[in-house]
Amino acid sequence: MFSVYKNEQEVISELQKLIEEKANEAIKKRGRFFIGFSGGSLGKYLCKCLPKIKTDWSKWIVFFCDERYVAENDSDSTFGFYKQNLLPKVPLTEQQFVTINVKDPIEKVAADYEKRIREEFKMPDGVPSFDLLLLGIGPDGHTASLFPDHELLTVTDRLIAYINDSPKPPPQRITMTYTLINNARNSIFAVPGNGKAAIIKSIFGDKVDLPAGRANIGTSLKKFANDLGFFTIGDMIRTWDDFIFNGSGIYSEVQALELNHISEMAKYSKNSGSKSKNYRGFKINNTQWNNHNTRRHSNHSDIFAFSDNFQDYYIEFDDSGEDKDDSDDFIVASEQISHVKSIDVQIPSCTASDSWEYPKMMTICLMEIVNPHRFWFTFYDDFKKINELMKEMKNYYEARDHLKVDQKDLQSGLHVAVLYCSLWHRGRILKLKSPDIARIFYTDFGTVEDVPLNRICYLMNDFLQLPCSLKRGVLSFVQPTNGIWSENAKVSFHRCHTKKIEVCIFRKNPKDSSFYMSMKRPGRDSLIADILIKKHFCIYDFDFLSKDVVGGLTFDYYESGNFLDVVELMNQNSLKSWMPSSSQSKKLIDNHV
Ligand SMILES: O=C(O)[C@H](O)[C@@H](O)[C@H](O)[C@H](O)COP(=O)(O)O
Repeated sequence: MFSVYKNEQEVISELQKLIEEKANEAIKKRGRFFIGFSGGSLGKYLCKCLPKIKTDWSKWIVFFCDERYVAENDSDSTFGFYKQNLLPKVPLTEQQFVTINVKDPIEKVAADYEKRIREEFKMPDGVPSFDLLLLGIGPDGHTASLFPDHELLTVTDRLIAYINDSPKPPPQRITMTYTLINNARNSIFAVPGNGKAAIIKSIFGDKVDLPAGRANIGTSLKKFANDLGFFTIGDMIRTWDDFIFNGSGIYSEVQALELNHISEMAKYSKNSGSKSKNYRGFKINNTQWNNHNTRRHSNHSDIFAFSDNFQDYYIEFDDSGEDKDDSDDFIVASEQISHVKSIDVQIPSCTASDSWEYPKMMTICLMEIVNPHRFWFTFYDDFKKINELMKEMKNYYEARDHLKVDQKDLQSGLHVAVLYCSLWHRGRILKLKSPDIARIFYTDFGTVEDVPLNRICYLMNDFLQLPCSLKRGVLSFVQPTNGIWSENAKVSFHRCHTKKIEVCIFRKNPKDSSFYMSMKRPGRDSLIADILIKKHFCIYDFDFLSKDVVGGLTFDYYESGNFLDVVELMNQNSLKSWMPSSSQSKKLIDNHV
């Protein structure tokens, strides 16, 4: 059986169940339980799950799938790790572990280990079958101490080999060979965390021939995996074009019970051996999966896909095709990359400017402009970080369907990812305009817009990390002619800008945290204020810095998005006659459409 777990806890409890099942099955059938431990992060899992197992520990004998050629008290010793971290927790004795004696040369250690295995299995020749091997997969695709492109991969005449040039320190180890590994009744790969996603994909998605892929997953699963067009954790599983069971005797009819959000069911029929079986491939455009129960045929594999909102997961299949009692077991733990679902989650704000002294020369980027006294900007260095973040978001959301925000999760205050002009932005829901339209404040740009649901996705937690560097800006030393900025003034102010603008910030208004600044025309020495004055959009106000900008709507008001409601009212024919039509209100509309 093959399961996907969203977190370590589930992996540990599943490992516990599996190992307990295999141990008690072996003890019942053969009176002993032969198990092989690996080192690495697997050890952490075993030390957590084994103490919970109910078994006759006296029947266990523990070997090592590989062991480092170091003294037991060396921090690299795998036995040393288990002696320190497991023995105190389980009723196993040290004597039940088959360890190595590093006083001997490594060649002798390997030969003696093999001899010991044969003695314990009472098999002077042939290939013993371990009841269970617990294997890890290294970032390079190695397992045990079988490393890529190493000559040990082709060793078939021995059960145990040694290596002096392990790419993973320490360099000297002994290891089970495939001869022994692939004759195990069961093997479990416990591959925790997203860090292993790339290697899992290489082995099973991209068909790269790596050591772990050769270890005991059975030819049918390997061929089976090769035919599956699935993707790795980082890319999310998006579509399964179809299940092509390539005549390896495995076929499966996925009887999808209550599968939600299936965008496409396609029927395929394909000769599988002598039988022609109908089976279905399907695209799933959402993680809201239910269990897919499969009807078992003889010579059949079980297919399980778990949902529970796994945002990142890895699905694998087993190869119980031969219907043998013991199937290869795979466990892949994937930390769930969680997405923002709660309005309590906030994006940290940038506090760098809190300690500034003024006046301060800076380079800024203008983000959103209402008028010269109401604009949003970010410092140029922060703008570069926002660009980087948006590139990451683009990669992550490029096939975003499965991450669309569920209507039930839509609520004001929720941080989301929003598609705008084919770029993904961070946004915060201000309010719901309708069941499938949300009013969004673009966190890094200051824009407010009503957005349809199909452009809104869950924001991945990682994308929260970058503090929000958006700031409020006020052009200093000018007051608008007639007290309100005209549309032309806004256009002219807008035109003065390119991405990078040199400014001198004179003060920060504590009342609304806006920065009062003078701005230079990009690439020129002329001031933007001078340009606006020359065009009669405003007049000089030399007393500007001693007062707070008054008049017009506040930054908070704009950021609340309520002005859009007013604009809507003004634009509704039926209500036009009820809305003030003075030039002031007209300019208000002009400033916001
Ligand atoms: O002693 C060892 O090094 C292990 O037996 C080795 O095969 C390990 O299982 C993999 O390297 C994965 O290790 P991690 O899970 O720590 O990456």
